[in-house]
Amino acid sequence: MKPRDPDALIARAGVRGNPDRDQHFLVDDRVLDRLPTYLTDIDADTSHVLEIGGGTGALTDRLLAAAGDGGTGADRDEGDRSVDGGVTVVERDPDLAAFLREEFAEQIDAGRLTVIEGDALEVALPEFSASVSNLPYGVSSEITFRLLPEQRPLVLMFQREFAERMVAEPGTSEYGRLSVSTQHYADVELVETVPRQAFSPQPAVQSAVIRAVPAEPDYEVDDEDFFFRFVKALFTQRRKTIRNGIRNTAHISGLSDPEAVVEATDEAVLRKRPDAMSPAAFAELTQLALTVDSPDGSN
Ligand SMILES: C[S@@+](CC[C@H](N)C(=O)[O-])C[C@H]1O[C@@H](n2cnc3c(N)ncnc32)[C@H](O)[C@@H]1O
Repeated sequence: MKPRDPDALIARAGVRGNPDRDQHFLVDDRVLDRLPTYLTDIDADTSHVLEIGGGTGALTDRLLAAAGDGGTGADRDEGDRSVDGGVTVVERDPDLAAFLREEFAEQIDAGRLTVIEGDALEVALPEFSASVSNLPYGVSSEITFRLLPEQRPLVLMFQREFAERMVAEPGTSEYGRLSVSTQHYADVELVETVPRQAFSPQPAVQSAVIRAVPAEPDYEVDDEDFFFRFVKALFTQRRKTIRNGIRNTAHISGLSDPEAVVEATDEAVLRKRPDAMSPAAFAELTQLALTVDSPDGSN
């Protein structure tokens, strides 16, 4: 079946995207058509696709075409938000959620689509096998770190600069805390950049699509919370050496005896700056810190 026309959907919804509510609707058919293929290209399980921020449903429509056949949903317990096969879309704007329910009434009745009206940061998310979303940029980071620990393939649209920081390698100016925390959960690649003209209304900056495939890191950390806190702390002192970073940021990392950690660490590591440290090098430093200190987790 021919996909729904994005401009016609916007006209039928009778809305204009409101940038203050992170509403930039995709209107470029080629981009819309490509997004699900970033999942199917890797043979990802598309039986239960989660979309955050449905808008007027142009992407929802493509995801329904790509997602599993689904059951009737009739035997679902009340309050059970799982989908038997199909798409779940979360949309915060009540008018858009109402439009999605009307526009896709047939698919909802067939148990292939569930519309959850609410804030993606607060609602209970259903079980999902993969997510494809053109994220609300104002909360893209928070949403991403809700999705990444679920260990499912993700195809997500971000502001380009943010996407570049997610995939950045050590030794580059984009590499930072966001790169380490993203790559802790997944192998990530930037699969396409998207011009402003692909959206209505146009955002101020370019966008980019990331594909994240869940992967175990090639290192171990015994205390993940401390690992993330330590990395965050050290990157607040991006231009300082690791030696000074450890000393200056105990109020963030929670280290009670930073000097003991400095003493136990190799001189070659202490001389580095955070952007030269691979995720595995941060993990090694974390493990060392945990053996000589008992970081306070209250920060
Ligand atoms: C960038 S638009 C994408 C819309 C549509 N998927 C498309 O590609 O055209 C983001 C959508 O997320 C919705 N939104 C904004 N903040 C949200 C939140 N916290 N939770 C759920 N949806 C949100 C907006 O109303 C908007 O419809």
